[in-house]
Amino acid sequence: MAGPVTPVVAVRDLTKRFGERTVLDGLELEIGCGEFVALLGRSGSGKSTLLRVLAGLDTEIEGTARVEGTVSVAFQQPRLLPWRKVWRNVVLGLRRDGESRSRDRRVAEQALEEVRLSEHEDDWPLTLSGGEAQRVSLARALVREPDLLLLDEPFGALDALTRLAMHRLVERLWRTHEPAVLLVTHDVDEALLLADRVLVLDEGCIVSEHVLGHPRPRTATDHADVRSRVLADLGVTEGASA
Ligand SMILES: Nc1ncnc2c1ncn2[C@@H]1O[C@H](COP(=O)(O)OP(=O)(O)OP(=O)(O)O)[C@@H](O)[C@H]1O
Repeated sequence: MAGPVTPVVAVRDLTKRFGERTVLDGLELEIGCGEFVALLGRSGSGKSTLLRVLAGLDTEIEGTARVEGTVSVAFQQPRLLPWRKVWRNVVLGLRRDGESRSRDRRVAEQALEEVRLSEHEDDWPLTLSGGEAQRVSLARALVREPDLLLLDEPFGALDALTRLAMHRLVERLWRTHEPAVLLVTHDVDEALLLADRVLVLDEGCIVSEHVLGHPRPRTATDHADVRSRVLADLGVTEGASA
């Protein structure tokens, strides 16, 4: 009989303060292997702070934030190094003990093929469009074969059409690589389209959870009831934009 499955993320009673200000306040969170979770919350509610803690970038916390395995992060800005060609940006975070340049190159080629950017391998980052640069950032996150992929508003700066294409790409990459994903977004429809579970963060805690499950793919009008409830949790009157 299979034993209990260890969650990829186990956060218990997590409190994060900046001076007098308590941003996360006894937060509890669990994310299972391969689960796709979206995190919504008002500006300043602590979403990025939580991601930074999970990424190990901020360790001054109370409580525990345990992550099993490898973590990769993709931010709203792709953060590519302009003096490295695209393919060398992709392999930037890889451990290099004994790895040859030709092997790095092969790994980068495969990842760039997955994000449909093969023809840009030898380009400089500054020659890429915003969507292309973001795809390089995703390729860079994936070559680490993460157990947990943290996405901090990765599509926020993109135009609507590119964003739609990125949704399809992320869903495909998620199915292929099966990492657990925690996606921070301001876009309720994006959350409903992609996630298995949508969480709302407010006052330093997860105040609501909406389980969407399957099937996928979804359309914007699926889960209209959940959409209304999430908007209400965010304090947004329907009809106004989220
Ligand atoms: N290094 C820091 N020092 C002091 N305060 C900070 C620091 N980082 C974040 N904060 C504060 O913590 C709060 C939460 O910030 P955070 O960036 O996590 O919010 P967010 O939910 O991601 O917001 P947004 O949706 O606008 O990106 C904010 O009030 C912010 O000013």
